[in-house]
Amino acid sequence: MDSESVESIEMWNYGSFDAFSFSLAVDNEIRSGTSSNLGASSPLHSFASLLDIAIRSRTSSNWETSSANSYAFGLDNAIRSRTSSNLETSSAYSFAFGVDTAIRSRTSSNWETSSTHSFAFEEDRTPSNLGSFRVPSFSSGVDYVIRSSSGGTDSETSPVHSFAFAAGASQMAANVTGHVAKGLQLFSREELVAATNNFSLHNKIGVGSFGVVYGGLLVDGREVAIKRNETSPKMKEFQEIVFGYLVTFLGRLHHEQLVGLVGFCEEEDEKLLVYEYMKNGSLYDHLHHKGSVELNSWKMRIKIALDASRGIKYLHYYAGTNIYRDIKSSNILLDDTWTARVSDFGLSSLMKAVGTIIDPEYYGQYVMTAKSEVYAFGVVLLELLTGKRHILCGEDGGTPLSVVEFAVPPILDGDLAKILDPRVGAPHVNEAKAVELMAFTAIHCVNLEGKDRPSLAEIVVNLKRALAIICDSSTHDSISNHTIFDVSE
Ligand SMILES: Nc1ncnc2c1ncn2[C@@H]1O[C@H](COP(=O)(O)OP(=O)(O)OP(=O)(O)O)[C@@H](O)[C@H]1O
Repeated sequence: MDSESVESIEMWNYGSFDAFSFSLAVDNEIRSGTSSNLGASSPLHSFASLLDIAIRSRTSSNWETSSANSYAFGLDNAIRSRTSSNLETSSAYSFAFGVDTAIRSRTSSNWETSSTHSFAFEEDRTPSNLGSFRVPSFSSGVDYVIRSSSGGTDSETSPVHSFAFAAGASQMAANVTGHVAKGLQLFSREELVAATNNFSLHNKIGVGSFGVVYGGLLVDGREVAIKRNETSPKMKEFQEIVFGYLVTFLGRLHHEQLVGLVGFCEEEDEKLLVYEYMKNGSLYDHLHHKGSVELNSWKMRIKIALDASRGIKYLHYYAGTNIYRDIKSSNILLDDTWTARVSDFGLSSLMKAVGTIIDPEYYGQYVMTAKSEVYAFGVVLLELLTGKRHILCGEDGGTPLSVVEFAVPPILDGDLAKILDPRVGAPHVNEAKAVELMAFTAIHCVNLEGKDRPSLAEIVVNLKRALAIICDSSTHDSISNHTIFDVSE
């Protein structure tokens, strides 16, 4: 990976203990004592489950062909071992827990009566009987607590020889306090009521899939955006999963081009997520509702595209390749310096994860890949170039047209001027090359076949070049050099 992609995220302290096994996080990263990668170079003996239910071991990316002696559970609650997809009939000596928190072993479906040699955690996190078991390995709980036969409840002090951690997000939410991503603040409901003037209509700034979004002012003077869960029972499961996932995992991701999660509040049925406030709202609103003058510059539009691509690229490398973002102009927010930042990362894939539990068919039919993200980002680039929405109403009430259908043919015909947003105007001679580069990047992103689309790294490189061209050409230009903030690598 190039230098752009090596911005750090916090790890799970595994470095301080000599695990022979590894953990795989919801971010799809696999880690061991000696490696952050499951690949052949890692001396792993155990494995963990993936959000996608695949099970992998040291020598294989597939459980069936693996020589692992342990196993993990899937989001679907099924328990699998090397020789079986069902624990009861399995010869596994280890076990896993299910999203239902039931604990099962080789000989029993109940921990208390089990003669298993391995163990799992208990929902109440009491490791009471742990010491009396001869467990050579263990599994962590949805609460991130790691336990071993001779250790306590803390991975730092535990002489564990193997471990795993699961992504049972809905239960994470239940026991989240104390196990959240470092740095996240726990708010009381009272504090957030005060910050939003009791969730007044006046403070309402939007509505999304998680619920209503309020602008708020914390007592320390920080402006925040607060997402409050809807109370309908239908939404409950989704929200619990999203909530647990965000506060335990996504809260660890930090990048200048992501909208940061500041903290959360969980009291009774109320779940609130507190984000950094993006003063200038969404790119979608500026392009399609407000027609803001700040965006009437090609330099600004290329800069926004570059910022967003960097955020997505970071997520792509650090949030895992099977967690797909909901890339659209309404999820690209602009802060007070007009720097674009990606929000809602991971939410759309989580909705599909919930879909997996409810309807496995859904998963099979709606396969997203990294290249789907690239396509979606190509659509955002075309929106920036044309000022048109993703779907355009047909002329005189005719058939609706996608921005891809609208823009790609003229770009390919060398008639870029025909589709450029007239609000920005024709690019100056020196700007034309940069806009052209962005346009060609966009049409490659929306290529029909994923294999023909560029990688996120390539997109970032192109947009960087486009910005450099335009900056060079406008050193004498009074507008933009002062208003655009480039984020250093
Ligand atoms: N951190 C934030 N700062 C400022 N405004 C925000 C912030 N987060 C969200 N908003 C505003 O609230 C609106 C709703 O946001 P939210 O992320 O909940 O849903 P969405 O992205 O529009 O839809 P979906 O959840 O379906 O993707 C956004 O369009 C934006 O205008």
